Amino acid sequence: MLTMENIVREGHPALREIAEPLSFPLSEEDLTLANEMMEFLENSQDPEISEEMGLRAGVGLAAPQLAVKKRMIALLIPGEYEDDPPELQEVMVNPRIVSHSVEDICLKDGEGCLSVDRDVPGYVVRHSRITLSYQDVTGKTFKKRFKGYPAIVLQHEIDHLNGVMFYDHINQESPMALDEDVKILG
Ligand SMILES: CC(C)(C)[C@H](NC(=O)Nc1cc(F)cc(F)c1)C(=O)N(CC(=O)NO)CC1CCCC1
Ligand SMILES: [Zn+2]
Repeated sequence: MLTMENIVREGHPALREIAEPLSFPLSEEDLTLANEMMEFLENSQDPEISEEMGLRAGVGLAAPQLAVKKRMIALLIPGEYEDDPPELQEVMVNPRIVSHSVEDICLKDGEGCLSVDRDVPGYVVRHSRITLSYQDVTGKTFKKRFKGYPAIVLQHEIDHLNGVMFYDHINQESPMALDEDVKILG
């Protein structure tokens, strides 16, 4: 069972390295990793468990945040209402953005990170729509399009596989500066 202690924080080298692709069939160890990453996100979004374990409510997690330099990410994006099914619940292996919109997007309140224990204000500009190629834990390949909040979470997690932190995208001179054609997501 993963806890916040398993999540490495900024300064740990794993967060600044390129993660390695996984080959199939996945090892028992990699399958266990996939299950534990998804279980962490589920626990972190459960009011009782997250309270008991002191977890930050997470929507995404990348293997390098567990000091595992492998190209695996887990996503758990809640539906709009309490009893809705999740908008996205997936463990993706070897995810790759194959194409993206010209249009950019950013979250109104900027971004945070499970590996960053401080507020870093500023707009994080990302592609508003992406086409993603990835494999599931069985090795089956998918190609899907994502837009809006799921696209933002996916880009944040894929950045972790390439040693990129959200604040690398913030304009240091003027963190709140935005080109007029960037869509702001409430
Ligand atoms: C850093 C943290 C604030 C914990 C952030 N959670 C989040 O944005 N809130 C949230 C939103 C929901 F819709 C439902 C819910 F349960 C929690 C998060 O998990 N991440 C993931 C991360 O750090 N991955 O490495 C940061 C987000 C910033 C933009 C995309 C992901
Ligand atoms: Zn993060």
